Amino acid sequence: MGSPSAITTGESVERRPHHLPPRRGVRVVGKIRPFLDKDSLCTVNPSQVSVVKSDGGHAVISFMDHSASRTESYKLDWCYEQDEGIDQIFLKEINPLLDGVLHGSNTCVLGYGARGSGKTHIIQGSEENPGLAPMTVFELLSRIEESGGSLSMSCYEVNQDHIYDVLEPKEQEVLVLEDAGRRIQLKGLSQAPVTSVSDFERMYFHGLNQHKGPQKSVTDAQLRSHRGLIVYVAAVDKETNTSHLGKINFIDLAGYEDAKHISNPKPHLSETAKVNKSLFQLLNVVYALNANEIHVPYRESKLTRLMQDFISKKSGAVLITCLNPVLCQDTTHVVGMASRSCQVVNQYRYDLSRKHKSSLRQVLPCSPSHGRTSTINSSTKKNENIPFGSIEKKGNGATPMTKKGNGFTPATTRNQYLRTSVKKVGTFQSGVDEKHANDKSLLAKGRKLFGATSPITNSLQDNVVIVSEAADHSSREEVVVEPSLVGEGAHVSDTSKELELLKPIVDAVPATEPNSIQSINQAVSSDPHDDLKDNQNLINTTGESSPLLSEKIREISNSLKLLSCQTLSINTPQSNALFAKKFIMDPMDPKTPVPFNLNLDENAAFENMCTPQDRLRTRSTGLKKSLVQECLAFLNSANKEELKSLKGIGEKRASYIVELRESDAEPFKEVEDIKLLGLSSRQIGDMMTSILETI
Ligand SMILES: Nc1ncnc2c1ncn2[C@@H]1O[C@H](COP(=O)(O)OP(=O)(O)OP(=O)(O)O)[C@@H](O)[C@H]1O
Repeated sequence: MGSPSAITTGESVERRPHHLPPRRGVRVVGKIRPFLDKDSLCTVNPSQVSVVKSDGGHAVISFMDHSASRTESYKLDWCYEQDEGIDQIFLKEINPLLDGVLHGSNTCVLGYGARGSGKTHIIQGSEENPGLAPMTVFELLSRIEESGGSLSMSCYEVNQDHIYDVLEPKEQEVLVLEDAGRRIQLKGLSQAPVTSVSDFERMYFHGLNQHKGPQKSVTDAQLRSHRGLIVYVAAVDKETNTSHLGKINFIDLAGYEDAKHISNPKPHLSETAKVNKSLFQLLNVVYALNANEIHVPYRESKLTRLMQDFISKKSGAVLITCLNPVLCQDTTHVVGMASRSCQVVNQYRYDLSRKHKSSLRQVLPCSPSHGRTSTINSSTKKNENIPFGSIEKKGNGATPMTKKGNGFTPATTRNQYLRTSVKKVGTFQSGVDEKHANDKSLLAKGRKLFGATSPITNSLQDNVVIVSEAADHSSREEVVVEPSLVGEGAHVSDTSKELELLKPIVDAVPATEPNSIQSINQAVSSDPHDDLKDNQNLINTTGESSPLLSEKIREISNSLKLLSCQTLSINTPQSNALFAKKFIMDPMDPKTPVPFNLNLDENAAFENMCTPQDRLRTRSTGLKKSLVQECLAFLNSANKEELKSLKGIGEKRASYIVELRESDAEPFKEVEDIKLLGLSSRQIGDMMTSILETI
């Protein structure tokens, strides 16, 4: 072996054979653990998980809860079933990454799941049944034996946002630093050469098992941390006579466990909360990468900072979501988060050409609400007609989310497409026409309540414009799902979120408010199908839904555009101030903070600097941000009694918050942290409204 002329070091750059499609940031696959004896202790029927795989390369996992006559389905990039072994995962998911690693790429394999779902079994395994990490090392050893090169490894543990070396345990934690080239350096993490399989097994199994053995004791079970193995590969490319340094990181993440149902003793509550928070942060990074977002929140925790070196938009990393074969809340949470992060929706398109009128190729966005979407019934090819996403109620008294009986005409197919483009799981979704009607009705309500130029009204207007544009496209023969309409369309999802949040706020406005608030309240809270009825009337008068509807919407949006051209001000009367106090922006959608309390001079400068819409948007962002900050400050400082006075906070949650503060003086730094309390977005909105009412 001649000495190589150049050395290239690990970059998270994809190097795949040309015949394979480019990989996305992080591939999200599922693995269902085989049924174990301990699962039979579970009261629910074990045969309730089912997987439907499509030729298009994705899988829908459905959990059937017979007792509640309910099915929940989640879509992932792929799923390995109970009878599929680790070797199959290795061949299909890991082996294709190794070429890249040997050519200087960095990548990562993450084992994610609820507690006891088989993460360690898959990532680490045992000497008798090696997991993915040992299999990879064996494969790399044999490859570099042929081509030349060397291997070394590091093991680390991430505990409570501190990283520790496992091979050479020491007091000081490992520091995550960035060098001049903005590459991550792990200061204090030892590296040991790996020259043989036995070398590796000795260090890996015995090193790791000091912390976590196959047979975990009760005490060990309480120690919850993320454990990682980094394999460094220095390989020589004989063709170019260059040497490459690539890395692959295997992380056995700590298991997710719902803090509310925790069986652990109290001292472990905050540990659980921290583990859950770090998992949430990691999943946010995966989501941002797969959604191709500009900002990837690597800096949220030590774990995500460390990961910055290994996962990027083209790293081809794999997140293996380990699933228990029985339905439980933790499993559905985990698979929901994974489904949300995989963003498969952006990969597909709907072909609505005449040739394929009845063929809806793909349904569904991974909804931000844990990846659930509503069921869509259509006659499609085998495996593509997936009753997907869904909380699908069956049996007596159950109300399906989709409306049946109208057939699945091309028009509804088109609408179905539109619905999936703009919808958001929750109150405001039930078909595009209903959506139009809802939007229109909310728009009218918003205008009455807040004035035509309020931020909310503007947002609603934007939404209507989008729907209108989409309706226009639908009249063409082929409609392609544009990222701007789905998933990446922050515009759309923001508005949908606002719509969702608007309803409780409109409901919450007291009847003593001026104008038509009472009638608005009636309109919002009376018959949930009223909006739909309005819309159906609209459709029935012509017999044709889309053209008239889109015209109407365009008309409304044009009038609103005209209105919004006027100079806007949100420093208006008391009643609007009351609204401002009540209005809470989507708590899950943090925006760049802008000082809202501008003095007069600043205000004048600000007025000159951009369009009225920009100013309004910026101001409302500042307002929302400062209201959110008020709420967080309240949660970080209020006493137990004050906390209990909030909507959704009882004795248990209040004690939990107080307890969180013992380990971290300010546990709620951003709205996402409130999720640690186990509240839904809606409940968080309600709770924040009640905080604003008290301050
Ligand atoms: N594919 C599998 N085949 C056979 N047994 C399995 C499989 N996956 C997991 N198990 C068994 O299930 C139990 C729990 O697995 P494991 O320790 O890997 O879970 P975990 O998700 O790492 O748990 P924790 O979150 O507590 O770290 C172990 O006894 C393991 O042997």
